[in-house]
Amino acid sequence: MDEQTIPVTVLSGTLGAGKTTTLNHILREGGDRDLAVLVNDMGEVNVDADLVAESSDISADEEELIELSNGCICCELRGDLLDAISGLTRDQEFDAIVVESTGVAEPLPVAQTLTLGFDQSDLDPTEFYEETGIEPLENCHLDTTVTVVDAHQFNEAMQSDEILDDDGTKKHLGDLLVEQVEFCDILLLNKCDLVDEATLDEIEETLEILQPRAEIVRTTHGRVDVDEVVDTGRFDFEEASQSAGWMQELQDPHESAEEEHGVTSFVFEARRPFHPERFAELLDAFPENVVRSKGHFWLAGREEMALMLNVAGQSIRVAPAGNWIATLPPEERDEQLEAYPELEEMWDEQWGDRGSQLVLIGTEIDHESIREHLERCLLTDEEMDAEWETFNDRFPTFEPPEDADEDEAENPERDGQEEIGIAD
Ligand SMILES: Nc1nc2c(ncn2[C@@H]2O[C@H](COP(=O)(O)OP(=O)(O)OP(=O)(O)O)[C@@H](O)[C@H]2O)c(=O)[nH]1
Repeated sequence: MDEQTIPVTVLSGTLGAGKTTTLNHILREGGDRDLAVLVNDMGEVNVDADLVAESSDISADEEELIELSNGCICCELRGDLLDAISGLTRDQEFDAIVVESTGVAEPLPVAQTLTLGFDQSDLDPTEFYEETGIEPLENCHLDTTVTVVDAHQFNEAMQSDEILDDDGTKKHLGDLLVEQVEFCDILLLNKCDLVDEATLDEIEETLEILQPRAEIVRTTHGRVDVDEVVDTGRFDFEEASQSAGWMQELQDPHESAEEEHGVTSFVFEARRPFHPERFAELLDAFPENVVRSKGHFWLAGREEMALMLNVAGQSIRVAPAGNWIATLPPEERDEQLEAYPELEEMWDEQWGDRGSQLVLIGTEIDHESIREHLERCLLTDEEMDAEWETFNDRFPTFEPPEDADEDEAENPERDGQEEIGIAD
């Protein structure tokens, strides 16, 4: 990354968390920095852009403020986002650019668009440039991703079954909140004036376990030290996309020690498949205090493909997680085994790599009881000898991707992630 290029900060956060308030604070307190801002609103009228223009001396007339409305920069406006930044920086020098996402935007695709557009990613951007028709922008770099969390609404949002609409894509509020927390460099725990100290401590514990890498700063009315969020050099795509607590936990499974407010995590592992009926029943009545669960699992009768469980608050999604290595032709399988010694270690003579590994994160969760419940969903000895195809299976079915590699290169995290709630 060229340090001379313009640093770009992206502000994310659910509706009303305080993004515009924070942006205005940055503009007011930014000192002699020459800042440009880009505001994305979903509605036809760009309310946030008007608010920014009203309460700062920045203006759309002087082209320091770009409004992107009628769409979302994490979906169909990805090309427009880069076009706008390109337009902004063509004739004018800025010290930094701040992008305010909509409340329904996921930070990962926005960051991906920017790192590709700024030619700051290891991914091959050729297809991306062809698709968007834009030229790589060499004068900017993605510098900091900030997620603003509403302390006052946090617990309620995690438990909410509210469904939001992001340009036709339905998202659970809790799910979106978790995605925003899991992908960022710095978390602003905002609206601290509305919440007591003990609740703040508890939320902070949850945030730390969901996102161990990000710095957490408590704010009121978005009043953060501008140096913490602008031109910080914090962003790294690889690190950011690997930093979620559940990923760290899978890479290094351990029982986390209980903190004051009882937020803990653990990993459940099994080498037998889940019974589809019993596992679906368990998900229907999933313990409410599990705020996050993610990982792959083996469902009896699905010997081709691993499935991915994605629980965030009240949202429970199941998606394909790719074919088991055991299904590959012998030559390819051996290549994989050679490349990954840990795979060789866990390889089962009969079932290969099939098995389940799930991370569970929650407040005052009873590890032993949850473990027992999960174990009861595994096939019994008798069921292991039965015809697995006869089990009642109401999990969704998935077609194998035509070219898994290509799909993955395009969007590693959301590969095949349709909104599939089996429990709602
Ligand atoms: N009490 C209190 N109110 C706040 C704080 N931060 C923001 N607000 C208020 O919360 C409301 C929403 O703030 P915004 O900054 O517009 O939130 P946003 O995230 O930009 O909202 P959207 O653009 O709709 O997604 C406004 O009325 C703010 O004045 C805070 O720390 N404490």
